[in-house]
Formats: sequence, C-alpha cells, structure tokens
Amino acid sequence: MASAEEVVEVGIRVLDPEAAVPTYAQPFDAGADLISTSDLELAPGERAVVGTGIALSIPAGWAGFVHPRSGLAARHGLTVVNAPGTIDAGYRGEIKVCLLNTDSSNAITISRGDRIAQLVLQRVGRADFVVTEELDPSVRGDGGYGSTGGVAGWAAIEQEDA
Ligand SMILES: O=c1ccn([C@H]2C[C@H](O)[C@@H](COP(=O)(O)OP(=O)(O)OP(=O)(O)O)O2)c(=O)[nH]1
Ligand SMILES: [Mg+2]
Repeated sequence: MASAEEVVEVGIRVLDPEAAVPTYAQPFDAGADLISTSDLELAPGERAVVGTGIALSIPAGWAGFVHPRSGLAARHGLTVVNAPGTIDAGYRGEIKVCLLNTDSSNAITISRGDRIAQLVLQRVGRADFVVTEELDPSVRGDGGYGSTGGVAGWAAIEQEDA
C-alpha cells in the first residue's frame, strides 16, 4: 500500500487584510492555491510581478515551488515566467508571482482574490561540491540534448521492436 503523505508545518504571515491562508482545492493535491492581491490586465506577451499577500517560514531542508495553474494556462495562456519559482527556506518576504500572458491576441484580466498560481512544498538537498579531475563513469556519459533520439515516439519504438 502507498505510504501516507508527508505534512510539513510552515509558518505563515498573512500580510493583506483580505488574503487568506492558501488552501488545497482537493484532498491529496500537491499545490496550494496562491491568490493575487492586485487587479491587473496583462496585454498579449506582457508580464507582471504580482503579490500574493503571504510570507512564509519554510523549514530548512524544504523549499516552495510556484507553479502555474493548468486551467488558466490552457484556457487563457497564463503562465509563470520562472516556473517553477523557487521559495528558499530562509525567505521571509512576500511571495510574489511573475505572471506572463503567452496569448498572442487576447489580454488577461486578473482580479484581486483570483487564484493565479499554486505552491508546492518539496524536500530539497544541497550539494557539497567536491572538485575532481575525473567524474565517475556513467551509462549516459556526456550524451544530452536529444542524444537518445528525436521526437518520433510510437513509430520509432515499433521499428526498433520489429
Ligand atoms: O516565484 C518566485 C521566486 C522567488 N521568490 C522569492 C523567494 C526566493 O527565496 C527569492 C529569491 O528567488 P531566486 O533565488 O529565484 O531569485 P534571484 O534572482 O536569484 O534573487 P536573489 O539574488 O535574491 O536570490 O525570491 C518569489 O517570491 N517568487
Ligand atoms: Mg537566488
């Protein structure tokens, strides 16, 4: 049986009198919705940094990641420029979202209180970088950027199997 989800305690300051603690829309959702504290309109191709009205104290060993919401992305072309935005455990300022209207012809209107993005909490590690002349060998080696093949999917796999 799958193990239960891990719940981490995160301190929160609600900075805007009308903002609220972020909520998970459904049980087991990974993302808690973040709201906009501003009214704004994004012209096609325009971006803006938008406040969410909250500040957090995330425990060391964890980080928050600001992801776009898929419905707004699919319906309107709204995304997060730096997706996922990284919220460091030590950051105590207001969480802000750098929104981008990717639609080529329609403006997007955002109203105060709209759920504009979602925050995912994840465990994170930090590297102890050890300088070396030779890296451990691996099967992939230095192959990257398409080294395993192009875009062909099923057809290529079927040919290889034949
Ligand atoms: O979508 C985001 C991304 C970042 N931040 C805040 C929290 C994060 O801890 C801090 C720094 O983010 P990042 O390291 O991505 O930005 P930077 O350009 O490297 O700034 P800095 O020099 O402050 O690290 O900005 C947000 O509020 N929203
Ligand atoms: Mg940084």
